[in-house]
Amino acid sequence: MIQTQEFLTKVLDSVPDQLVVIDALGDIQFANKSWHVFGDENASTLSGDWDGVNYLSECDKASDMGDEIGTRAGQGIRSVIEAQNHEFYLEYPCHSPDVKRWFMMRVNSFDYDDRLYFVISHQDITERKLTEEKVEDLARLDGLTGIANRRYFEEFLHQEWRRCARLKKPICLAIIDIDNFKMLNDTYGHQSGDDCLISFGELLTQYARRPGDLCARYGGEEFILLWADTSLKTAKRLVNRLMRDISGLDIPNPNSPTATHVTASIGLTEMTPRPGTSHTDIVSIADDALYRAKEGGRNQIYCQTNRDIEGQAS
Ligand SMILES: Nc1nc2c(ncn2[C@@H]2O[C@H](COP(=O)(O)OP(=O)(O)OP(=O)(O)O)[C@@H](O)[C@H]2O)c(=O)[nH]1
Repeated sequence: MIQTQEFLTKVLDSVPDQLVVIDALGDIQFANKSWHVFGDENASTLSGDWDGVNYLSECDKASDMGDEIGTRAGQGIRSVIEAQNHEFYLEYPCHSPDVKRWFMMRVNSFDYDDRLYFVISHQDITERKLTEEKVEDLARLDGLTGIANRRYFEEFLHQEWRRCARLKKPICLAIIDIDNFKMLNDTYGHQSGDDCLISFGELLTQYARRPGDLCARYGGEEFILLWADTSLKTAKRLVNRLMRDISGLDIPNPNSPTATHVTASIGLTEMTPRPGTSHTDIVSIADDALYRAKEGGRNQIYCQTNRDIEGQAS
């Protein structure tokens, strides 16, 4: 069996993972070739001549600059050095402005000559992460329109509801339902119906530009616009503009009893999350408002808040 140092170094240099060995103080004792190549490509402070470099100090420096990965890496390595954990691993993003990349860091220990050493390896897991991202996108997007689906909307609403509860800010929700859509399908066929839904998806995307906004397909010909931390006054302005834009799409629906082009009815509401209220309430109120818009003759906005409902009840 070949076991010369030169042979073993060549073995370690041929491994694509970046490997570095530190002692219990964090001082680097060894780094393989991939380590240097990666460091050089990324202008890392840990690249080049590693002699005299302390890995833990580098993590602490990154942590002091607000790098959360540096904090977690430092804590994880120390937990193995202090024998609180047998091993540690961390998946972390390392994106450049042009390329998305992720790595998995692993820390394991071994003893040699009565001293403990720690192998820190970094493996490129970009391909797996990109596949996971694609799967996540597929699970949260509507297949026809490419906007968020109902499942994702519910997750998003829950998250924004909690955020607005903390901030004591209002959330506005609009449910948009295409009028006499069945007539469009019956007149021009299912493909034209699909094209109309795609146009609605594209239009609604323009109304959800901030991180707390979302447009989603809620069901067949029903869509949602959610605006977190937004007043009813702003939301009213937005839905009024949306009604004009829908009319501007000018999609023919000649047999519709409402108009000769495609129109929509909108139920709009605003709620500020308070104890005793839930994120499902805002959907129920908007849904009720939509029902009233349909009952009122379609092609209109009906706005209703929980204050109106409380007012009616008293
Ligand atoms: N082309 C197409 N049609 C769909 C899709 N999803 C649902 N639909 C159709 O949408 C129609 C909805 O009909 P209704 O619920 O009666 O609503 P409507 O005709 O818009 O009437 P109102 O909403 O009351 O104005 C049904 O005919 C569904 O088959 C879809 O993905 N593509």
